Amino acid sequence: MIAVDNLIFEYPGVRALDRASFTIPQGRVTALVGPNGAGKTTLLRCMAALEQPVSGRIEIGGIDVLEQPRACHRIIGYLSDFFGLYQRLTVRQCLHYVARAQGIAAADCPAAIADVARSLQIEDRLDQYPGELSRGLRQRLAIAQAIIHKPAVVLLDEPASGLDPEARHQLAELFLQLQRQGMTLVVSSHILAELEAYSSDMLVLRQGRIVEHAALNAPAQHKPFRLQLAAAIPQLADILRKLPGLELVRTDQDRLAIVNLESDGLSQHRVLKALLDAGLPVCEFAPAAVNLQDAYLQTLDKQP
Ligand SMILES: Nc1ncnc2c1ncn2[C@@H]1O[C@H](COP(=O)(O)OP(=O)(O)OP(=O)(O)O)[C@@H](O)[C@H]1O
Repeated sequence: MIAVDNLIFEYPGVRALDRASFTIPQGRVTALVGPNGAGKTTLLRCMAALEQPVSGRIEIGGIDVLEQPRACHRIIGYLSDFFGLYQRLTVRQCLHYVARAQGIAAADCPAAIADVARSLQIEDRLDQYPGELSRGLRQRLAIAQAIIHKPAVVLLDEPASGLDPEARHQLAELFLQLQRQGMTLVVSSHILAELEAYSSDMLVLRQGRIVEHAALNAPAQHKPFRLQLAAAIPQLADILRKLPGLELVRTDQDRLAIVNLESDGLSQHRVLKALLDAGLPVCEFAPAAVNLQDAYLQTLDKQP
């Protein structure tokens, strides 16, 4: 659905994207993460056909974004990190304006507005002005504007900033609902715990380069397990590498290890028995929660 190839973008004196390449299949929700200044906003703006890179290619839904930016705008929805709203229009008028600009027929606008207002839970605000809304409600209006034309791809730059925990939870539910409708989402945020609630993949940018692109919840033939020992065993990693039925992910201080196991109970029993037979003083052996924060921190560990 999205293919980015060798993208280079430069501001005067700053290379913001450095040969970024990746592909995202349809229906995925990709968390775009990275430190401040990594290039996340620049990448999203290039994908939304709002910036012209120095070189490279971007294809979204079969459309060459750089050659056909207007066609691209029809099939994507984009929420900027600093968005503006029309202060003199009511919420309903804001949505109507955007709907018409996106090519929705006038007769179809009331239904489209009702539909998106229900999804964002702003149905009771349609006759208010943006200036009368709280920050969170304005954010929801901006998201409603971005998706009113039911785009195939939605690009969201820090969509949850300023939202309270309940609104964030509702936003996560909305993203999952959009995914179920077949949309492909790319969402940048610094709040990893929030991205985790709905992301299927993680794309890590650092200094303009893609340093990791991983599935977060790949179909689980393998399950990460956490192994804790009552006492440190030197060469724990070497011992684990030699045991059958497990794949070592990492060890910590010769007392803790994360290993991947087959997901069926019998295989897990065999591995536990092998660990005990090898003389390891196992005191904990349980499924490990590998969360987005862990995965992100691991990618930073890997970098020079
Ligand atoms: N208009 C601009 N002019 C010059 N340099 C810019 C401009 N916008 C961004 N940059 C630089 O480009 C690099 C990438 O910035 P970008 O905003 O894309 O990063 P980001 O990952 O979105 O950061 P943050 O997490 O802080 O929002 C940074 O070094 C930034 O200083």
